[in-house]
Amino acid sequence: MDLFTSEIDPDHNWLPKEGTVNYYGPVMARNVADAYFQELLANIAWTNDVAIIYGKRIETKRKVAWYGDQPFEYTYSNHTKKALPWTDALMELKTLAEKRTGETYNSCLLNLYHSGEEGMAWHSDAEKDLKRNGAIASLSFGAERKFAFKHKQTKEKVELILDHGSLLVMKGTTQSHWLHRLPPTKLVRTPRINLTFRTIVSV
Ligand SMILES: O=C(O)CCC(=O)C(=O)O
Ligand SMILES: [Fe+2]
Repeated sequence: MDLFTSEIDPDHNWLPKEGTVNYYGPVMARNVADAYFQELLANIAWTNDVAIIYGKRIETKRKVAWYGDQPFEYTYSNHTKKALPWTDALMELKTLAEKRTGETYNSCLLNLYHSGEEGMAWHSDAEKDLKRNGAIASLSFGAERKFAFKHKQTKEKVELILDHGSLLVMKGTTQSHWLHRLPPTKLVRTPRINLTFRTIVSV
């Protein structure tokens, strides 16, 4: 085994059918990823997300932020958020994601998980304002976390670990046929920041 070449194949499709997920592994040096983590932690306009669970408005512990090319509106749980203008760091990361995935994006949803006890439940990213079958690029910083896919009909599962400074792309019919989640875990005690670059279609 050659220890000096990465065994990660970015052309490998992690899904067995009906969608495409490519994992590039770390796409920047570790010290560069460390610097982005600190920059995003300090300079993103983090706010608590809200969810309506059994009719009750709950503030999630996880923090979120929403940025874009234009003040796109993003609606969830009867709550509308307007996209903020890109910061320099976000613009650099958007360009990196676009170059590596060969796609373009016009907005970014950011999530800050303070520890492994915070995660994200099964869902697909198929809001009506998102481009249908548009690629979604996911950059991760900080704690390594497991990421899982589950087929909507067959319940087949696929799991992978998202590393510090890594890039993943979900494209094609992935959101129509697969759910994904970030499982909570007691094994992780440090924070993680995730950025998902998306394409909003203005109506
Ligand atoms: O934190 C992650 O890796 C996934 C986030 C996610 O699925 C989302 O923001 O829609
Ligand atoms: Fe998602």
